[in-house]
Amino acid sequence: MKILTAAQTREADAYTIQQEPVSSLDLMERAAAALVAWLRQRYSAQVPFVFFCGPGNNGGDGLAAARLLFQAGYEVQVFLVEEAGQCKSQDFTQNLQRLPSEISTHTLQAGFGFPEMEFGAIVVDALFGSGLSRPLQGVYAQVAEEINQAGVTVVAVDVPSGLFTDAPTPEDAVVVQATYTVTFERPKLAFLLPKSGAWVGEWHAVPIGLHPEFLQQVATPYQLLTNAYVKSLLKARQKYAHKGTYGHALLIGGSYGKMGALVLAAKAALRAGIGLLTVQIPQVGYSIVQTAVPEAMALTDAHELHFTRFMGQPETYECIGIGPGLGQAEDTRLALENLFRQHLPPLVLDADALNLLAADRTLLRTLPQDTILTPHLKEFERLAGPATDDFHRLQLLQSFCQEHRCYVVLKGAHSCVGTPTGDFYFNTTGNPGMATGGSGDVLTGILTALRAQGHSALETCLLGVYLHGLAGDLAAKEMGQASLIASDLTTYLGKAFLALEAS
Ligand SMILES: NC(=O)C1=CN([C@@H]2O[C@H](COP(=O)(O)OP(=O)(O)OC[C@H]3O[C@@H](n4cnc5c(N)ncnc54)[C@H](O)[C@@H]3O)[C@@H](O)[C@H]2O)[C@H](O)CC1
Ligand SMILES: [K+]
Repeated sequence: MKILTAAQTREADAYTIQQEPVSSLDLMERAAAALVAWLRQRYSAQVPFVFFCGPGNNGGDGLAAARLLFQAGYEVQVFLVEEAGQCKSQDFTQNLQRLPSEISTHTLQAGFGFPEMEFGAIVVDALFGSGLSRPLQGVYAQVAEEINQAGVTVVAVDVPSGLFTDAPTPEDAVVVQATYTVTFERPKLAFLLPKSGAWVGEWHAVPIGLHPEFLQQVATPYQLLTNAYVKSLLKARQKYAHKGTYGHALLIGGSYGKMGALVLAAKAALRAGIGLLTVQIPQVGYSIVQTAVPEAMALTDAHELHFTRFMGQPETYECIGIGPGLGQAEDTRLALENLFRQHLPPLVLDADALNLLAADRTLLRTLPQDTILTPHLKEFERLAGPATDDFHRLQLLQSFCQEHRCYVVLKGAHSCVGTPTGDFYFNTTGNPGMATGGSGDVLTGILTALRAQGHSALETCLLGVYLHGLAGDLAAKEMGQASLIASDLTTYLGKAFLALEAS
């Protein structure tokens, strides 16, 4: 699903108005109705609502929603926030005229006294949306600050006011801290990035019937993963298959004190459908692996404690995953250097394999084409340099993938897959319970197994991050986020496959 910029959203608006055709006022009514449907599903008519409406179409949405909510029997109060002399949009003015006189309506200008909130009131933030062109100042900044200090639930209309959707929001800017953001049609890019996303709270995209033709032809490098798309990437298992049909994968990792990481990756690879799995481990890991993962074959390194030399034949494997628990010993780096000189099957690199790459730029330059790298933010910074903000990081991701002709799964709340073509794919599954040690090792196992089963590098990344997050969501549903541990992700991987197939 394409993510649109604010300019593209305006174009989509205009296209819909012209081609459907529908008046801009009726389109606003659709947006307001979608918002009100969302509110009514969540809150009963006993809950009072306080609307803060700005001068543009975001404020117009607020006014239309206030009217619809009032007509549905809710208690509604409206505050019009305006800088003296600020122009109002036409649809704002029309909706102000349509506001029933029974709704208590006040204007807040500079130096206002902020209203007392009734206990349990919900604030609806309709100050500014995608039309924001500069940071909030004056009365708008004051209202936003008061809302943030009121300690109430805040539902932002389309965008939390003060947040830039397609560019970094300045560090010192005032932004409404939303509990929920009900956004129209598509989430905005800023919602998916770690810093700006923090203002958005839990976001929900509600359709307002923007013209499908426009959405189909508009060009963007930013995609959001949808269930339907990821499902289409699944391959059915064949009746006459044997274990050779589903690939032979190799995982290299584990070192003294870090065998668990390799075990987690190995179990996940097996649950992700691999036909055969071999692990290469230092001698210290032999009995651990043979006991913990009896389904896997083991190759032992000449070294007791860590990886020093590849012991197998590269052509035996359809994919090699390297990194979980690997360690960063100098002879491990040399072993990687030697390995990269050989003709290799597709690679998945994680954890210490990435740290070794980051420390040795020559090694990075020998990276085989279409390798999948799975850094978290810190590891990515070591590889590509520090980012000044979320948007700069996306630029770094794009140039890194293009320069090294690789795929990068940048792990986080909405893990982002960067590609050599310059496209980005944001994941939609997963939860904060997955921020726990070993979660990344499980992902490495899943990706290695999918790649070995013949998925392209891109399909592997998309299917892998989605299933990994879905397993986390299913696990969290039953045991809660705080108690979730990495091996639960593997336990729930089968249910994630089932849920995706059944969707
Ligand atoms: N297709 C859709 O998604 C639809 C969206 N709708 C809603 O419309 C807003 C965008 O409305 P717009 O009038 O373009 O912008 P805003 O209301 O965000 O801002 C109004 C206006 O204010 C000026 N301005 C910008 N920044 C500031 C500032 N910091 N201080 C003061 N004034 C500022 C500027 O001139 C803006 O144009 C979208 O978010 C939706 O809520 C439609 O209702 C339905 C279709
Ligand atoms: K808003």
